[in-house]
Amino acid sequence: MSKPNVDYSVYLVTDSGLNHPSRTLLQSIEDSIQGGATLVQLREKELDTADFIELARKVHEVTKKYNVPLLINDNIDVAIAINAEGAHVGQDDVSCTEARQRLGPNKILGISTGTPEEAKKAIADGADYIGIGTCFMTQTKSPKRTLGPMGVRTILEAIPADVPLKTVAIGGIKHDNTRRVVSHSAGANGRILDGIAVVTGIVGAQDAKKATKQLLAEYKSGYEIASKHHEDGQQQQQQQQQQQQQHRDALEKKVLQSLSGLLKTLRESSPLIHHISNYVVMNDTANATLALGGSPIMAPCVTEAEDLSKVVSSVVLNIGTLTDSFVDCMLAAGKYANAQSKPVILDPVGAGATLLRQETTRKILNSLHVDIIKGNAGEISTIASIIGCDTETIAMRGVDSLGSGFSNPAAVVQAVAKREKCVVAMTGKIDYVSDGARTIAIENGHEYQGRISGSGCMVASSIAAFAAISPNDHFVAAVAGILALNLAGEHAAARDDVRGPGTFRAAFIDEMANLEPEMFDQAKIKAF
Ligand SMILES: Cc1ncc(COP(=O)(O)OP(=O)(O)O)c(N)n1
Ligand SMILES: Cc1nc(C(=O)O)sc1CCOP(=O)(O)O
Repeated sequence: MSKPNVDYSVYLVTDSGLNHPSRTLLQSIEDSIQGGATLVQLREKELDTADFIELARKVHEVTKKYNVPLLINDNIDVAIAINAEGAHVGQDDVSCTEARQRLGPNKILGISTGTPEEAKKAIADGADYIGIGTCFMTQTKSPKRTLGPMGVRTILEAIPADVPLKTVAIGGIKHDNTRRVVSHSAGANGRILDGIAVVTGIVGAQDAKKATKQLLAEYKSGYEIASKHHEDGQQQQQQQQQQQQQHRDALEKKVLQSLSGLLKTLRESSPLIHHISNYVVMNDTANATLALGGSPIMAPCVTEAEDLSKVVSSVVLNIGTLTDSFVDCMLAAGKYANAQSKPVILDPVGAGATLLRQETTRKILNSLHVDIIKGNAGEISTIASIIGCDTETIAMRGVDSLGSGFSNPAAVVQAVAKREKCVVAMTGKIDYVSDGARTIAIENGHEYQGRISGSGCMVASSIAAFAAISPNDHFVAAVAGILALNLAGEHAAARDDVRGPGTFRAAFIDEMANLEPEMFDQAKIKAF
C-alpha cells in the first residue's frame, strides 16, 4: 500500500490523563474527527506495550471509519502491530532513521524538532513531517523553552522551498492563538505551517467537536492571511523587478542613442584638452586625443595654467609621474577649470602606491571639484578610503590593479560617485561607470589594452575629449570615452598585421582614428 496523502491541518495528539472526565478517550477522538481533525496521534505514556496495542486497535477502528490516518507516539512496535498509518518519534526516542527502516517507506513518519539543525537533520533522516515546538507554554509537558511564532518561522525558513517536508507547530496551541501562530510564523521563503498539533485544546475541551471545528477555522484563516501576504509580496517584488528592468532598458537605450552623436560632435568641434599628464605616456595620450578628433595640449607648467584655462575645453590631471611643479600646476589648472565650469578629469595613477600619491590625490579632491574620476579597481579603492567611503579594500601592487577585486564593483563605483558627487569610471576587464544614480557596465575591449603602457591614461584622455563636448552629461561622456577606446581596441586586435602588444599599440591609435559613429552599435553595455 502506498503512503497516504495526509492533511495536517488539525492534528489531534492524545493524552488520556488530560482527557475531559465527561467522556472516554475514544469518544474524544471520534468527536474531534467529526469536528474536522485530519490526523490523530495516539500518545500514551503510561501504558505497557500490550495495553498500548489493545487501545491502539480500538482507536484505529474509529479513525479508519473516517479515513483519518492514525500515528503512534514513540512506540514503533505498537505502530507495526496494529498496522497504523505511521509513527511520531522525539529527539530522545528511537532514531528517525531506525524508525524509517522499521516502518518502511510507505508509512508516515514524524519527528519533534526545536531548532533549524534538527529540522535539516529530519529531512536527511527520511521524516515526512516535523513537529515544531514547544511553541507556547503548556501544562501537558515541561518545555525546555518556547519558540513563539518567530522561533517557528526561523525553523520554517531553514527548510528549502523545494523540500516536500511537512510542518506542524505544537505546544500551547489553542483556538485564540492559532490564527496568529500560523500567519506570523510564515517564512519569507513562502513556507506556511501545514497544520497545528493540539492536545489539551481538544481532549481537555468540554466539547471536543466544537473545539476542533474552531481550531480548523482559525488554522484556515491564519493560512489564508499568510498566503495572501506572501502572494502580495511576490507580486510587489515582481512589479519592482519589472520597473527596474524597464528603467535599465531605458537607460541603455538612451546611452546608446547618444554615443554616435557625441563622436560626430567631437570630430566637428575638435576641443582642446589640457593634459597635465605623466611623461611615460604623454606622447600616447596626445596621439589618442588627436586620433579621436580632439586636440591635445601637454602643458605641465603652472605659469601658463590660467591662460590655457581660457582656451581649453577640459583638463586631465594624471598623477603618474609626480613632481612638486606638476602638483602645483594640477591644482592651479583645476581651480581655473572649476571657475569656468570646464570638466576636470582625475586619473589617480597608482594612487595607493606611495604616500606622496595618496596625499596628492587627497589634496586634489579636497581643493577641487573633480567631475570625473577614472581609475582601475586599486585606484578606486584608494579613492574610496581617502573619501571615507565604506567599501572592501583591495590590495595594490605598483600601478597595476589586481583584478576587479570587488565582489560588487557596480555598487562600489556607485557608492564612490554618490559620496564624491561626480562620475566614477572604473576600468578593468569589465568597465563600470556611475554618477551615483545611473550605473553601467561595459564589456567591450581587448586584453592587449592591458598589455601596453598608457592604455588607462589614454582612456582618461578619451573621457576628457567626450566630456569637453558633453558638458551637461559627464556620465554619458565617460561611457563614450571608454567605449571609443574599447571598440578601437577590439578592431585593432582583429587586424592581420597585429601580432602582439607592440604592433597593437600602433594599430590601436589607427583604429581610434577609424572609428565611425555607427560602430557604437557594437557596444555591449549593461545598466544596473
Ligand atoms: C506532532 C508532534 N510534535 C511533537 C511531539 C512531541 O514528541 P516527543 O518529543 O517525543 O514528546 P512526547 O510526545 O513523547 O511527550 C509530538 N508528540 N507530536
Ligand atoms: C506533546 C508535546 N510536544 C511538544 C514539543 O514541544 O515537542 S509540546 C507538547 C504538548 C502539547 O500539548 P498542548 O497542546 O496541550 O499544549
